[in-house]
Amino acid sequence: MAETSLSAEKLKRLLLRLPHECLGLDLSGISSSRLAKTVLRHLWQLIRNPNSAVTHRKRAQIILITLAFSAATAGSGICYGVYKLLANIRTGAFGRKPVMRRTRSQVMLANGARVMYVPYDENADNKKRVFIRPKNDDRYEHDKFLFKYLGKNKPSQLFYSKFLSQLSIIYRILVPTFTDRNSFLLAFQIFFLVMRTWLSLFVARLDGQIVKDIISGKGRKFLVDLLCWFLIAFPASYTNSAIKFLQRKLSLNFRINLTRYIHDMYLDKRLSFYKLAFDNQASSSVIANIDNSITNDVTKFCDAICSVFANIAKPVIDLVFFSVYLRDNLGTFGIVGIFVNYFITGYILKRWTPPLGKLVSKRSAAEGDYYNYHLNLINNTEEIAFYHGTKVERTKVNALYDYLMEQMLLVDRVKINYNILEDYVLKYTWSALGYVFASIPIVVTTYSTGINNEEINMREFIVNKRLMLSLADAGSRLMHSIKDIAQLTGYTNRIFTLLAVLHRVHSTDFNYGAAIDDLDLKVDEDSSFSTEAVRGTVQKGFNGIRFENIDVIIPSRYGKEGTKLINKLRFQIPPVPLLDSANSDSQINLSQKLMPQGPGSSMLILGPNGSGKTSIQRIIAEIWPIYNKNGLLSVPGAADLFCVPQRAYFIQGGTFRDQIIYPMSADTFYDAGHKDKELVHILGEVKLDYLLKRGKGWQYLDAVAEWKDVLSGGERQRMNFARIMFHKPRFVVLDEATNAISSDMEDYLFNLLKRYRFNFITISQRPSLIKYHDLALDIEGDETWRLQDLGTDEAITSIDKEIETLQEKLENVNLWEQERTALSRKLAYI
Ligand SMILES: Nc1ncnc2c1ncn2[C@@H]1O[C@H](COP(=O)(O)OP(=O)(O)OP(=O)(O)O)[C@@H](O)[C@H]1O
Repeated sequence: MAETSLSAEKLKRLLLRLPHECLGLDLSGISSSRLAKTVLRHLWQLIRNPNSAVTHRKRAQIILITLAFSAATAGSGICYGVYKLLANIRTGAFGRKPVMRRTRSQVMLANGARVMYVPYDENADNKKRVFIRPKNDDRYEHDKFLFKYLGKNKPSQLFYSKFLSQLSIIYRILVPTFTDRNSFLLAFQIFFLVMRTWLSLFVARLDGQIVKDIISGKGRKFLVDLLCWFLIAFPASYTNSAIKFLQRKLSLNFRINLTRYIHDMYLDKRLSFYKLAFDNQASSSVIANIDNSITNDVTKFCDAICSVFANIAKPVIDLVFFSVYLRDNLGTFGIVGIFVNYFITGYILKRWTPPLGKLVSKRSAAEGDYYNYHLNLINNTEEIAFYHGTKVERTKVNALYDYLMEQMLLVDRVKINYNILEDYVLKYTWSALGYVFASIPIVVTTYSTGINNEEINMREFIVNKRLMLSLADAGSRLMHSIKDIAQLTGYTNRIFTLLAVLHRVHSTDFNYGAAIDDLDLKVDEDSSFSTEAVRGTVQKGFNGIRFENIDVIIPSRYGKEGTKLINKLRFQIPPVPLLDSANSDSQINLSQKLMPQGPGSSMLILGPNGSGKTSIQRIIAEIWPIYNKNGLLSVPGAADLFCVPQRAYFIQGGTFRDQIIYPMSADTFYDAGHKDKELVHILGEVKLDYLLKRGKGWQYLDAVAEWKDVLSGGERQRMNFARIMFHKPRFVVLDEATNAISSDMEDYLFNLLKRYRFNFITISQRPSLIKYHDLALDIEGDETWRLQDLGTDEAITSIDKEIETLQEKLENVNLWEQERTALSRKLAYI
């Protein structure tokens, strides 16, 4: 018992003496309530006072830094805890669960911003709120010129770097404003990087101090310094993980900014995703595999730029700090020696760096090709199976895979030699030189004073060696980043190409890849000079569809000199424009829109394969240009026009409802007050209501499937009619929309269109459809065409002629029947 109280007494005395020996602070007679205040004030004075002992000041700094970090961490933790608590109290998350069930995932705000709720764990109630700002069109108009003119007006060849210019433009997307959160994250990262270097300096000094304590056998001092070591380890480890976290967070934020920027241009009403195929860089691997570019290249670029930043910033800060500190220890000569060594090494390594940028870009392209081919296989499995095309596909896919492997190996192979050189120079030569430089001050002091104080020399050597090694490490990281920069150049180039092409295609004056220099654009009827390749006019909001002298030309680099399919096409639907233009207002009731229009007008476009029938639809949908200057296209507003493509499209992973209302989203469907009842009625109209019986009640509307595979060819085409019935556009263009449908159903569907008084243009190969149309446009090939009014004398005569030929054929029926009986008789003998 007495022994225990004795050791407790000893420990108490040791603890009381510790502040005195460690910090020169006498705590005897200080009451426990004033203890913390006294210690803090003493620490602050030690740092402020230039006359305080160096060891005491260092310890005071370490303790204060540790305390500040711990306080900041604890403070932010407490704040977050209180915030969560208040948020839970406000939303009433305690005790009872909210009864409201969210049926939609996103809400559109009045300013065009979108708020989405994304579930983030298995518990479906935990949703993250994602806020998407409205698209800023002015920004794209402004940025377009940055991409267009890059490199065209180089200020000077000497200082021009394509990589840095590209990066500076992309940087504006990554960090749009000075007050952006990414700026703060960058500032934080730099702060932690400086902090890390500062802490490394402390650790280096402490290291030397501990070794000195051990060699001189000062046990108590050793214990105190060891305590400091453990204390400094807190902020040191916190700093390292903070740097890593910030690097990751920045990379993700950059990716979000860049991806949204790309999506906004790629998927908007200017239909860049379609027009990309006509750009003059469409065959480049970046655009040909744009899916890979948007998903993989963007991710790799963001990771690369963040890691290059950290890999360069870290060693640069280290180099500055360590060299300032080392200058005091090694002298100017030593520091200059170190830096000369760096420059020589840097030069040698730069000369031997393989062209990694190009190789990495090639590897990315090969990855894209391979991935894309697999996608193509998945999308066409049935067709390939019918053709027995497995062998050809396997050969192709293997070839692509082999090429990908070759590219991957090539990158690694060229890295081998470089890595050998890098390791030899950076790991071994530099460490050897480090020992030389670290020993310089000791040798010089011993030589000049003739005294060899081993303890002090040991401490000096340990500190210098540690710093030298850190400096060498910083330098080598800087040199390693030469390789990373080379890779980043490749990714930057790919991302820049992607953005530049997107800007070009997204622009209102996109010329469909016409090479202006090749075109004789200066020659013009009114001799006015113009460099535009696309010079037709489009009039929107017209109460019909009108073609006025339009040359249908396949878009190509030859512009208006390209292959012409139809010459000066002219027609109008309805032939006399509807006077009631007020009805085109999308505000009015949809059923009203269809009512008192007079019968819907219709036109049938006939012609051989490849004559340009679908191309007319492409011009109506404004996805193909009108090249000739006197060509005028008049079309109704987007809400009044519905183009049905040859192959019906079905949205991936959507419900049956999503397919009927396409291109409307389910959210808009409910927002606009639509009801499932309407859809059931429409399905009945197009005779698809039997599909609903596959689920209980109307549950089938919520069924999710690969609808393009589930529905048969005819069903898919009837779904197109359901879409027309749902959207009720005033004008419909149907491209071979009934070729998989039985003739009785075809008859029913065309009568349905007529009953609802739609105005429609049908593209077909089958003259039998004439009976449902008022006009017939016959594309005869060789750029010629003929428009026939099916109610005119000419049309009636042609129909009469058709009847005459049929009657002539009928007269031969008796003869053919006799021939058939004779043949059957012969067959009976055999
Ligand atoms: N993106 C394109 N690039 C190059 N040529 C094209 C492109 N799209 C269509 N063409 C060509 O334009 C011509 C007309 O095509 P279009 O699709 O208009 O024919 P169509 O009359 O509808 O034929 P079909 O009855 O077979 O559907 C075809 O020779 C086709 O090869």
